[in-house]
Amino acid sequence: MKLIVAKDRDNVIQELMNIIKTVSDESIAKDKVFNIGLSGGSLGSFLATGLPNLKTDLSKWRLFFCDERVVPEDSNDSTYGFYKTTLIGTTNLKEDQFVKIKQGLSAEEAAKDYTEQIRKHFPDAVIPRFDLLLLGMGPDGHTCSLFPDHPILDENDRWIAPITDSPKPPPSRITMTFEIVNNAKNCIFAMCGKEKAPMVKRILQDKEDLPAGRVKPTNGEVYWILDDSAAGDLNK
Ligand SMILES: O=C1O[C@H](COP(=O)(O)O)[C@@H](O)[C@H](O)[C@H]1O
Repeated sequence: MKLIVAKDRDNVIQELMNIIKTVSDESIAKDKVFNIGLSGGSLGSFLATGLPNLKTDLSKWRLFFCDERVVPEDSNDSTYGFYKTTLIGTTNLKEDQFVKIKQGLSAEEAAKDYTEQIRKHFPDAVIPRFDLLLLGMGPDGHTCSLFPDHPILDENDRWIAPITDSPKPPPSRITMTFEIVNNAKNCIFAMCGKEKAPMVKRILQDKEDLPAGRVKPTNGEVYWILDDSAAGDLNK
């Protein structure tokens, strides 16, 4: 695990962009494509600020969702909807580079359909191996839509699982499971603010078994990028 503590939000974004650029350039040089998974929430605002200035070949990016809310694309709750309005036009990313959930399906159907969409992009994989997953963590320790004490945490038959009782609204979502998350080459948590500090301590210092703490890629790297406030409860 690599821990990076940065002064403030701008510095968190800079550290995040540095790692994204390195992994993107390496992946494109090796595979001619960069497979990245996006989360929603505050991570989205970091990308909206940082990606328009990132110097890498965005035309080679394929963007997936670590989790997505099962809502119309024009809903304020849609993670794709957020990226559509903040990244298309401000960057060279095009709509067809985003692998989106199909509209008009139940969570169960959307999870199955999204699994098949992913399979098409990783045709030979036993489990897809993403170059990079960008993750957030809620104050309860959830990441993706993997919530504490939820049976979905033990899902190991599916790459993508539905959830219809998310404790955080909206209730209906799909999410990558740990099967796929922990097969990634790189995962980055990025977060700011003192409201994250108690959970950061419980996970990174006290090693409590909470969803974000279960992100441990078996053959990859996990980064935690925190601002001073989010790192504030860690022992110096
Ligand atoms: O609901 C969600 O929450 C988490 C954490 O969001 P944050 O705003 O506290 O950073 C996010 O990572 C996830 O993608 C999203 O669906």
